Amino acid sequence: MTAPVITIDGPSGSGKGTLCQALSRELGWHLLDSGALYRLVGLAAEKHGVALDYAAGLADLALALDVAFIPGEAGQPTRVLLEGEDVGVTLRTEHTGHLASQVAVVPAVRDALLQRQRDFAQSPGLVADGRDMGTVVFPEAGLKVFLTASAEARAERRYKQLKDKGEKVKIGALLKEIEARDARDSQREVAPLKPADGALILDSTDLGIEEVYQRVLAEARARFVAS
Ligand SMILES: Nc1ncnc2c1ncn2[C@@H]1O[C@H](COP(=O)(O)OP(=O)(O)OP(=O)(O)O)[C@@H](O)[C@H]1O
Ligand SMILES: Nc1ccn([C@H]2C[C@H](O)[C@@H](COP(=O)(O)O)O2)c(=O)n1
Repeated sequence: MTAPVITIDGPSGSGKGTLCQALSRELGWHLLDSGALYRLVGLAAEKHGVALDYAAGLADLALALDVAFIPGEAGQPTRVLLEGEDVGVTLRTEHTGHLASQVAVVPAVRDALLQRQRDFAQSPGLVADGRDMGTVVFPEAGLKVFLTASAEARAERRYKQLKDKGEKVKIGALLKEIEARDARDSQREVAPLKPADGALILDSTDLGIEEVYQRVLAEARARFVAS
């Protein structure tokens, strides 16, 4: 691994994506949204009618995943194309998150995505967002963070986020889904969600976005920016 890497792992809704975007923008580093890759495999499986328990079929899809991330114009989100089709909206739905969490338990899928993820580590540096960035994909990263928050706080954040998008959701159902996803992500046999050795553990239940960002940015500057 030649380029410096910051890994941010943690459960759904802990604020990883928000933090990683802000860090990569500030540092001018590349960004890996590894959850998006698992979401894309889930979407590809649905599109091609591959059963979520057919490991070999899912691994083939993951290896051949035809995806393009096209940076948006100023202030616009990155466009994501799956087999040439813009899937930006579908990618972030709870349904797709549920598909992703199921394909992510398949070891062959994780193996198929490993090198694709490592290839993101390019100069001047990489901020990697996921569940196993510090434990499996980039165990040698110079800064590893495990960002967490209570399931209730995460359900409330997700509720607000989806409501703002005009989606009709019930907070009780979101809490159940988050707890089920936590259980699946942390109890699976391969690359379970857990803090990496040496990770900085941050509980954001009572911390605002800016506070989390400033703490991690200070740690990154201390480790990567020569004094
Ligand atoms: N510290 C915080 N306090 C309050 N709200 C937050 C905090 N961090 C993030 N949020 C909000 O919570 C929501 C979920 O954040 P985000 O998408 O970054 O989480 P995530 O960990 O990347 O989730 P997932 O793994 O499911 O993609 C967003 O609406 C975000 O603005
Ligand atoms: N490194 C990763 C990233 C994601 N996953 C799985 C587990 C999640 O439930 C699902 C969706 O992730 P999100 O986009 O919500 O961050 O993908 C994983 O197993 N390993």
